[in-house]
Amino acid sequence: MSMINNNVDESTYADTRESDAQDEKIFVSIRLRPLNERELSNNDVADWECINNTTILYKNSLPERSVLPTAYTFDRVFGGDCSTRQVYEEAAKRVALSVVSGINSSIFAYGQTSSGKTYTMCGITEYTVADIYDYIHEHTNREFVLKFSAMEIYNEAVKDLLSSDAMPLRLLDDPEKGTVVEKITEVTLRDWSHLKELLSVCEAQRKIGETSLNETSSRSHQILRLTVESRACEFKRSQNSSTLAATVNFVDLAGSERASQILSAGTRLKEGCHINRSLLTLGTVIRKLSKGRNGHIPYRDSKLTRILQNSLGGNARTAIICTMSPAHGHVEQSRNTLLFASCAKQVGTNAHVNVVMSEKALVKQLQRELARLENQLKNLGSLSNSCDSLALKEKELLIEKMDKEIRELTQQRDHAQSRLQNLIPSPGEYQVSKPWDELSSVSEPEKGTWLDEYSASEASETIDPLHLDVISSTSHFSDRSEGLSFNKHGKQFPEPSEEQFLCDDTSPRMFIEKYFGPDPTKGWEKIVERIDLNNEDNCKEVQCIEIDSMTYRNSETVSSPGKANHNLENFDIHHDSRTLKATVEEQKTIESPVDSHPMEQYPSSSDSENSDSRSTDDSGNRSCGAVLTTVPLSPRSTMAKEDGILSMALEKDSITSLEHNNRKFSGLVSLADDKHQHREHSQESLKSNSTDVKEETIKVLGLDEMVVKYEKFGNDVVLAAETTPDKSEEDTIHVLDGIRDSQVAPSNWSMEFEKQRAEIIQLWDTCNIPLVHRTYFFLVFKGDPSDSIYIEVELRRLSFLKVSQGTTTAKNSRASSMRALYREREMLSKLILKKLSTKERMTLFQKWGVGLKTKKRRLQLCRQLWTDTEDMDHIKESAAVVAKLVGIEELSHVPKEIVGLSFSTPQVNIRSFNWKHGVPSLV
Ligand SMILES: Nc1ncnc2c1ncn2[C@@H]1O[C@H](COP(=O)(O)OP(=O)(O)OP(=O)(O)O)[C@@H](O)[C@H]1O
Repeated sequence: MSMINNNVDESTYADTRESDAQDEKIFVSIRLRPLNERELSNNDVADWECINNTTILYKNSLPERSVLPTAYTFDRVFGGDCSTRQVYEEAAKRVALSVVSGINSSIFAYGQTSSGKTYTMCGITEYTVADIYDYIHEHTNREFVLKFSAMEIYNEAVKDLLSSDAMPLRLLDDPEKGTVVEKITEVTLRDWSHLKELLSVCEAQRKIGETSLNETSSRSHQILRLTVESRACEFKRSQNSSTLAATVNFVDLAGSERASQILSAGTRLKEGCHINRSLLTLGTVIRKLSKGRNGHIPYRDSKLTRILQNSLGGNARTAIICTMSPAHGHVEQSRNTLLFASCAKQVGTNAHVNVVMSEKALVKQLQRELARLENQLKNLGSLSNSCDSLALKEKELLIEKMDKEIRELTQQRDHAQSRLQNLIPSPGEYQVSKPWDELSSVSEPEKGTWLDEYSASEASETIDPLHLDVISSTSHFSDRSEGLSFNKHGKQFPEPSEEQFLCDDTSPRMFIEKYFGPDPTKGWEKIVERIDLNNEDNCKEVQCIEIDSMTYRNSETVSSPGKANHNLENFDIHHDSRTLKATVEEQKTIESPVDSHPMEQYPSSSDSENSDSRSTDDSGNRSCGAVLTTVPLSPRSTMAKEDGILSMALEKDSITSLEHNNRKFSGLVSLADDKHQHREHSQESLKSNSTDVKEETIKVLGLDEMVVKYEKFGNDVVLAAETTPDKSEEDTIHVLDGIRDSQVAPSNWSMEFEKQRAEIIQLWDTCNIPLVHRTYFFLVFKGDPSDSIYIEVELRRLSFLKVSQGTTTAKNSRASSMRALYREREMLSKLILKKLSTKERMTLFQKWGVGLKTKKRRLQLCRQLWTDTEDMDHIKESAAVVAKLVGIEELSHVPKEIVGLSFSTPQVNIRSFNWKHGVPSLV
């Protein structure tokens, strides 16, 4: 066909490239058609004249028109004698052929009815497609695909011109493509003739009606869409090739018309209304765009502007060819067209090349991205693994360090034990240096007298913590043989392991439990139960025990400390619910009638050689004997026992002191040398004390009462000691002095104590240690140098606990301790209600910043306790609150001497004390 144009060359392609980034405007041209036959027959005249390629001039000089402009300038103006070809070449080609470069473009024909829009657009479309094919033929290095679709917008309904289906098409909004016409037919063009066929179909399908101005007036807006896709042939088989894809729209608008002019009615009138309305929207969009992109652009007011949004100031190159009739009779419509054209030429566009990834290329790119992300993930994983490895390594190092420290401690202990073995009497002499397991099988008669037992050589039984279990039952605590009998019944005392060392009764907590009574954290239910029954302070509970003079089985009351002691073997720092339950169960067992206690099976000691002594003291002395049997064992004593050392009862503290301070040896040596004298004196002293104690009733006192009794009793003893001094007493005092001297704190102990206590507080928090334990410890240990061993034990125990909880296998244990701590806070919150008055509660809430009108105030408060490990004031306040709630407040006021926590005792004869669980128990 002659329409194929050879002017498509590389310059066109280059031009589109160069202008890609330019701020272009809509190319606007005017095509003025010649007067048609109707106009000529009506003797109409041409008012418009193209005076050059860009200017059109209004020729009519009538006065009434003088106020209006007479000359209009555009990108190009075409007179009546210009061919469509020329119009294409000069006003449409550059824009239209942008499509082969991947740039969207649109060619509009705008003008009044019968002005030549269809006439012009038919030519433009054909010329463009022809040039595209020509371009394709000239660019064999690329592979092109042309797709064609066609639609019309008739009465605001979108119709597919390549389909016989009359159903209007829906418009969809695509985030990337903008508005798309759903299900529109898109035909891949085989060749030029194929397009001609399709154009014929479109022409046949388009709504055309006869009007007074145009026998074949287009009654719809027509949009012919040609999509050109191309890619370089060299990458044809490559998955990396990309595709250029763009669309050129050929838009033949319906003509603006005046109903009066075309004498329309009925269908034509309706069509005209839709046409004018949509053109009005188009004009509004153009006008607004010409003034800038500020404000709302009513693209969506009509299907036309919605579909062509990208061509109206969007990313498409646009050319508008405005067609006009020069006839005087259409001057108003012509001026409106010129006004529209004037606005349109102000509208900028933002055309750019569309590079479309092929599916394969897209898949390839996605695969690369996936691989990159996978590598990134692997790197992160390896990094994470290395972090885990580091953490594990740190833990291993810590464990290794702890193991080393434990080994060192063990060695020190063994060393001390070894040295101690050299100091204590031989087995034959004092019957006490047998190994523990041997001792357990020693028959009762071998054990000597009560006084012997009290003496240094026989007191090994009292070092047995399990003996404390025995004496917890008041029915037996007066019988010195019970400890041994207990052993006879096969009670085994396994060698303590390292873990036991860290968790056994050498810990301050266990120690406290021995001497202060049951650990509240081990019997919450019991505490609450007690409070429910009696809202008095538990620690001041006084229970009277009537001792049957004939049998020891009739004692009824088991003191709280005894109960706790009985539970020593079941000590568990985590205090989970299982432990609590077990504790309660055990307490029930202890509270059961003594008849069921295994101790009753043991033979009465009345047939022993010491029976006289005991029978004589059935009243007071028996109790006294029991007290002596249960001389409070300091942790140091217990530690010595753990080593299998049978130590002297009186010097048990001293012996243990040896383990961590060699200076104490001198005192022990002195005492050992005078052991016989000491024993004799002890016997006498004991008898003396027994004489003083005549009552048959033993009272287990509350702490306050204990303090009073202690002071009174202690003073009496001191007085007696001062008035009846003897050598053994002096020796004893000498020993104690030696111990006290050895425990003089270094000048910087106070600072060291503060430092270690802070560390312990931190570890308590880390290890979820029960708050009551913390409170006990915090209140009792205030920095006395003699506390150093407890501080150190606590530190090591917690350090070990921290490490062990840090292992992956300790998750359950960790969770359990957290749950226990949570429950403990809940229990404390209940105690707030029970133990504090309303006023006290309110004051407490205010002090701790708990809103008075908030819910669960008590729990809020308890959840704050012991949480700020850095703030010592907070810790003190927390301890005070917990102490108040669980009734251990007075502990802070109890002299340590009374509870056996310190060697800094008054300078009195220690033999003169009647101990029961660390407190004077006999009145
Ligand atoms: N430049 C021109 N030279 C010669 N004839 C023309 C020219 N422009 C249009 N015509 C003729 O004028 C008549 C109307 O043209 P056309 O149908 O293209 O107008 P239109 O603007 O599309 O009208 P409508 O809006 O009503 O569809 C046709 O017979 C057409 O051949």
